[in-house]
Amino acid sequence: MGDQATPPAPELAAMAINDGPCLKHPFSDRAPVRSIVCRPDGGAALAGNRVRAGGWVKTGREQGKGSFAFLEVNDGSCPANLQVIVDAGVADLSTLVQTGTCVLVEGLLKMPPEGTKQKIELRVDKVLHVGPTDPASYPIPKTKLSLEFLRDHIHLRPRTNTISAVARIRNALAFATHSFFQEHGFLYVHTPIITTSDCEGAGEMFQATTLISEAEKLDKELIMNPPPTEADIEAAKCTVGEKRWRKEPKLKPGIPKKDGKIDYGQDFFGRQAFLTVSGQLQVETYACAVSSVYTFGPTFRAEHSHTSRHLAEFWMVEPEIAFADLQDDMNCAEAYVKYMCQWLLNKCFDDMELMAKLYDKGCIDRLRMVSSTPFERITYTEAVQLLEEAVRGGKEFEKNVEWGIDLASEHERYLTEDIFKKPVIVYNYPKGIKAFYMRLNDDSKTVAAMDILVPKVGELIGGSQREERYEVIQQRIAEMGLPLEPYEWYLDLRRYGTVKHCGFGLGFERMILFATGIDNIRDVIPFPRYPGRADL
Ligand SMILES: NC(=O)C[C@H](N)C(=O)O
Repeated sequence: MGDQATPPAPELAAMAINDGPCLKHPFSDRAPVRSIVCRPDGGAALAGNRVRAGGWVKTGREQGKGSFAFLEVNDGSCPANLQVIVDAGVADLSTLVQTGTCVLVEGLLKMPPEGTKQKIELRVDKVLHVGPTDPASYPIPKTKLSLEFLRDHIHLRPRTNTISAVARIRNALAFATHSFFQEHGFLYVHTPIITTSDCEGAGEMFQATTLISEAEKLDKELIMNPPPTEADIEAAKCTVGEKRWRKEPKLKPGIPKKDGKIDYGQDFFGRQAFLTVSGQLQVETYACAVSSVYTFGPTFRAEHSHTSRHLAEFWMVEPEIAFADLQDDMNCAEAYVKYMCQWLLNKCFDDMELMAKLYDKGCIDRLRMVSSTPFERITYTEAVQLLEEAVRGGKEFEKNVEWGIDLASEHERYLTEDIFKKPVIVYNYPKGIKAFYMRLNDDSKTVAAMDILVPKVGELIGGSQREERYEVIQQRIAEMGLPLEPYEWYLDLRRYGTVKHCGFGLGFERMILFATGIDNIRDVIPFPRYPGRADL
């Protein structure tokens, strides 16, 4: 055995004996063991073991005049590749060495001679599977490819170092999210994807429509046109029609639109339904019953935004806390962001090093800074004053700064990157630019809202104390020109057993942008959806 300083992973520990059985997948006799080199010792402690390894060839070459092949194989468990050596007698080396080839092999793990810089390598004596790749047409060669180019190969891009590292970072942040809220006693609630409520009241919702067949359309047309009376049939003498009219209607009547045609989108649910823009309103129903809750799922916005910070489908983490106010909301949000940063430093350091090398030298220092430095807290009014001062000092912004504006990304970044150089929580925004559910402050001009702005990204979190006073919220809905009827159930939470409560939403992809330093949000979600694009 090699260096014993680092113990093998638990699933391997029981089997890590010289000449012992082959190390394989914990649940399959056929599948390979993962994470061989993903250890602080680079897998040295596993030397001397037989293992079954598998993955996709990153680079390969024939050496020693074709007597053996040297492959770097990656299985996605970490950025490091396993070095694999296959002798000519074991397999046809020419297919093995092509980038993109899938291999499943078995052999002995060996440490290179002491004093050399080489890493542990696998000496293969059995090749169990080869999934060949035609190098002439394979679109992901070993040269560095731009993230933009990779967006045109969404199905193959997880094979690259960057996208697989982002997938691991994303996975880690999702785990950290559940860990944080579960540790603090929050209940995970699954809010609906299809909804009839517009949470933000901004009308940026995708309609949930149904696809119906021609036959169903025919049925619906018949349903909408009432069956004829005996007299009608006599008058029309229409035998074809008679036959059709006798069909049993299968579906409930659709709701006719004003022009008399059926809106098939409304028909399935009996009313207009949409893809959710936020799970907040629904999760509030649980907060107002079981106190501390969170939801974490996909949300959708039909905005025609072509920026590097917007997606039509993105994931949001939305906690909601009963009996708590805006200060508590800020405390929770700050603790959560810090927790995620620390989690990445502890669990994803090798992936973060890759990000630092490829995209943003400062990303690791940023995580350290955020996890250990208190966030700045300023009111919206103070933020505007600071920006106005900057303008007086010669700073130019595209959007004019004055009290009442919605802060643009350039303002948000200026506050965090130039003035405070750390995350900033801006709170108490003008009511005119915020949603109806935010609690009106005593000045009647501002609401108890807060945004967390971070360097690189701008707004990472948006949250508020919710308006718990029945009369006030009713008035706010009316003031904003929203219909009352769809929010009646929401008003019930205030009619019956109302309670002070607050919550926020964290844009999950923005957190990944912030952590990795990657510039475009389309590169941190596996299947990006944005105007003009929905591949796969
Ligand atoms: N849960 C939240 O407070 C997030 C908020 N509804 C938003 O979409 O911005």
